[in-house]
Amino acid sequence: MEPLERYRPIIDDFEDFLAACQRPLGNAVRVNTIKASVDRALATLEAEGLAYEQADWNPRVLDLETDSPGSTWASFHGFTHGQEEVSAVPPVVLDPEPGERVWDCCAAPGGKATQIAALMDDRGTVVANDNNLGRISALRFNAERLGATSLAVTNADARNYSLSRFDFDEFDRTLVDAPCSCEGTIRKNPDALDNWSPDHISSVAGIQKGIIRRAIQATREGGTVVYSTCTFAPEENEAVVQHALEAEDCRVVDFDLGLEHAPGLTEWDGQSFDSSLEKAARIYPHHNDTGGFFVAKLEVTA
Ligand SMILES: C[S@@+](CC[C@H](N)C(=O)[O-])C[C@H]1O[C@@H](n2cnc3c(N)ncnc32)[C@H](O)[C@@H]1O
Repeated sequence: MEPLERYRPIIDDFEDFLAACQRPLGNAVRVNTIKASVDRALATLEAEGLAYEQADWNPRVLDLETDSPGSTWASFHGFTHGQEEVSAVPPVVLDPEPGERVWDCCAAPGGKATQIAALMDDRGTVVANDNNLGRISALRFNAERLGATSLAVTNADARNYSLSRFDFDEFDRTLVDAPCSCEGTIRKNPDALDNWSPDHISSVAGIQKGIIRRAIQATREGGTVVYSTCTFAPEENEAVVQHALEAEDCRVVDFDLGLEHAPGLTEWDGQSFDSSLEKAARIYPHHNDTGGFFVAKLEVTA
């Protein structure tokens, strides 16, 4: 927990935050509405005698009372997919519509890409990209299991992603669920902080800046880019969005989350950020008994 001490000045109820970080996380699943309505998925779980609780902010997200959410009949049928509650937030903020072209530029193993396809009623195009070939097989497997036929998989570095392979030259919406230092996954993975170092944070922040810039360039004017990480580090969150504001044509916009959260920061370690960063959301484990996440929504401007 030592690395998290650096956040004491910016997190209210810091002792509650630390205590929450040490509690193991329950098992959450998302109802895959490509294959089943919420009612049908719930009925299948009930028939198996499994207790669940629907998230207040999203009835498709369930806290499931089982140690093996991937071994239920509902999962076997593709009606549910194991996905942390807070991990279901970015696609909801992205708010894709059926028929659109959406790029999930860091997509493996596909929890959010398949959620995006479901939010679009599996109509349109979801380009799910990842630079890690090993993780691509899990992405393909999940897309097939969940019946996401609108999803195309590519394997490339998002920082210099070429659209020449497509018959269109920009996306309507893009999700950057960036590689990060994963501090916010500590409840699921108690070893998450073992390799923590300032050098790692600054190296991954460099990658994040390259990815968010390409995401904005590849999205049409008036389109949406959502930037998310599962870390608390401002260097990987507000500082990355600040870099995008300075380097590309975009602005930070509001969104209604329905989940308790803190606003994004306007300063950290001597660096000031644009006041619009307050529209971003910092979701801490003690807020809603979830993992930690950062989400910012950008509109691409002229
Ligand atoms: C947080 S994970 C994505 C999780 C995924 N969005 C989901 O919901 O299942 C970040 C991903 O970014 C990928 N990645 C790292 N660097 C990348 C790059 N330069 N271009 C594309 N993908 C990258 C990693 O392989 C990893 O799968």
